[in-house]
Amino acid sequence: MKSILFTGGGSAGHVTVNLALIPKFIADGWKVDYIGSVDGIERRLIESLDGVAYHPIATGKLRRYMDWRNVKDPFKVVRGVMQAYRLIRKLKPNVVFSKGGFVSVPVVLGARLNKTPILIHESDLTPGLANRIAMPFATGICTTFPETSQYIKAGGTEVRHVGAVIREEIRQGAAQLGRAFCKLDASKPVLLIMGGSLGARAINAAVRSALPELTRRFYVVHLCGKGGLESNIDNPSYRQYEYVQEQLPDMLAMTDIVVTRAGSNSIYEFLSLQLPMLLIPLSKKQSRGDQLLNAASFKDAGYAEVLEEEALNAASLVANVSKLYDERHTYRYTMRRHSQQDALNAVHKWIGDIAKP
Ligand SMILES: CC(=O)N[C@H]1[C@@H](OP(=O)(O)OP(=O)(O)OC[C@H]2O[C@@H](n3ccc(=O)[nH]c3=O)[C@H](O)[C@@H]2O)O[C@H](CO)[C@@H](O)[C@@H]1O
Repeated sequence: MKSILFTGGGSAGHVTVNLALIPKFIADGWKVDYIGSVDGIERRLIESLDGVAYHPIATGKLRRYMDWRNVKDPFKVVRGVMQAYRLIRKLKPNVVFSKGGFVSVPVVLGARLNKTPILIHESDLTPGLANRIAMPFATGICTTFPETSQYIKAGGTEVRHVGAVIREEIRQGAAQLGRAFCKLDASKPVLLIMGGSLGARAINAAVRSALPELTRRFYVVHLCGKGGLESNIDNPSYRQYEYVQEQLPDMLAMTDIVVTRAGSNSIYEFLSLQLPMLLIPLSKKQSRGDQLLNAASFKDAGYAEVLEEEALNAASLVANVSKLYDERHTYRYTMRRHSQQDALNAVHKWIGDIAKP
C-alpha cells in the first residue's frame, strides 16, 4: 500500500489545500498521515477527518521581531526536526506534501534526510518564510498565482503554476440550507464578512459600528474568528459565528457579496463562486505584506475592490459595500471570464508521479 505524509499548519490557510487533497488519496487506497503542531488549528481540522493519523510534533516560530520566545523556540525547532525525522523513518511515506507554515520546516528537513520526495505548495503571491526555507529540499513546487515564479529561487527544482486548489465541497452548497442554518429568509441580500480564519479585530469592530447602516439593506453574516463573538448586539439582521466548517458551502451559496481579508485560499474560493469581494488585506505592520499583493492582483484583474486597513472605519465600510453591491453584475461578468484551472487534479497527479515506487 502506498502512503503519503501531509504537513502544514498555523492557520487554516495552511491546511485548506490538504483538506482538499486528502479525500482523493484515501479514495485511491493510500495510507494517509499528517504531521502538525500540538495546538495549531490543523490539529482540530485534521483530527475531525476519518482515515488520517495525526502526529503532533514540537514547533517553534521563526520571528522577525524581538520576543522572549525567540530564546526557547530554536530548541523546539531542533526537537521538531528530530521528531519528524524519526516519524518519517518509521512511517516510510512514498511522498511528502507540504503546505507551509512553521510546522512544515522540520518535516521537510526530516523527509530530505530520509530521501523522501517532497512536493511544496504555495498559496500566496509571494512565498512565505517557511516555504522559502523548504524549497531547496523539494522535488517540485506548485504555485497558485501566475506571478509567483518570479519570486522563487528554485535552483534545479521544477516550479509549476497549477492555480488554486479548491475543496470540491465549496461549490456544492445549497442556499436554502444556508438560510435555514442562519435562520434567515430571502427578503434581503446577504453580506458575508470573513476576517480570515483567525478573525480580524479591526474588521470586527468596523462591522459592528456600521451594523445599523449595513443591516438596513443586507443581512450581515459575520465569521469573526475564535474569541471574536460580541454578546451585546441586538440586531435581527445580524448573525455571528466564530468559525464554521461543514456549513460554509451552504452559507456561501446564499451569499451575494463578501467583505474579507485577502488570504489566498478564501479569495480564490470566492472567485470560483463569482462572489464580488471587498478586500481588506492585512497591512505591512501586521504581516510580511503578502495579502497586499494578493489583493492588488485581484483588483487589477477586476475581481475585487480593496479598502486598506488604515482607511477602514464604519463610514468607509458602508460606502464601499454599497458600491460593491451596486456594481456586483460587472464584477460577476469579469469573474466569469476567469478560467479556473483544475489544480486539484493537477496536484494529485503530480504527487503520484513523484512518489517513490
Ligand atoms: C493572519 C495570517 O497569517 N493569514 C494568512 C493565512 O490566512 P488564513 O488562514 O485566513 O487563510 P486563507 O484565507 O487562505 O484560508 C482560510 C480558509 O479557511 C476557511 N474558513 C474560514 C473561516 C471559516 O469560518 N471557515 C472556513 O472554513 C476558508 O474557506 C479558507 O479555505 O494563510 C493565507 C494563505 O497562506 C495567507 O494568505 C494569509 O496571509
